[in-house]
Amino acid sequence: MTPIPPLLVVCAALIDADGRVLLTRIPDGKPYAGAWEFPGGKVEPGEAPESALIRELEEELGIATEESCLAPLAFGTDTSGGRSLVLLAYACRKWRGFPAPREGQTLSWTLPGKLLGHDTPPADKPIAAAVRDLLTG
Ligand SMILES: Nc1nc2c([nH]c(=O)n2[C@H]2C[C@H](O)[C@@H](COP(=O)(O)OP(=O)(O)OP(=O)(O)O)O2)c(=O)[nH]1
Repeated sequence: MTPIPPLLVVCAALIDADGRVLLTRIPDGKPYAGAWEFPGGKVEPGEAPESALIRELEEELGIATEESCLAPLAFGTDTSGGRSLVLLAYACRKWRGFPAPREGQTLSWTLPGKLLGHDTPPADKPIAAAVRDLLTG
């Protein structure tokens, strides 16, 4: 049997001028519905992680950023489902445009001290802790 590689997903901690971080609510019908996640999505075959994240931010939020504005920050894993998942997180402080929910998502600009109080998927927990430490440490 051919082993299935983990699903590779990228996300961004978008940090605004007030030091708040953008979370989006996972819609009904998706795994972990109602929990909060960082904007991002799956890396397509042959796609670089940073390119995938730039594409997802444009698709989901209508903002434009570039590779030099994406700082690798942390990663998380989720082995609870059928296929394991690796989530790579980048910190991003510079983008063009105003993040708006292009796909009907609910957005929440969250203070770093409140990040760990949000219900998040398992892969997001070490990332939320790293973002909090980055902004409050
Ligand atoms: N975007 C995002 N996905 C996350 C996070 N944490 C986490 O476990 N995931 C999981 C949920 C999904 O199983 C997977 C990403 O799926 P997705 O539906 O957001 O990806 P996508 O935009 O490429 O989806 P699609 O075009 O196939 O609908 O990663 C997170 O913080 N952000």
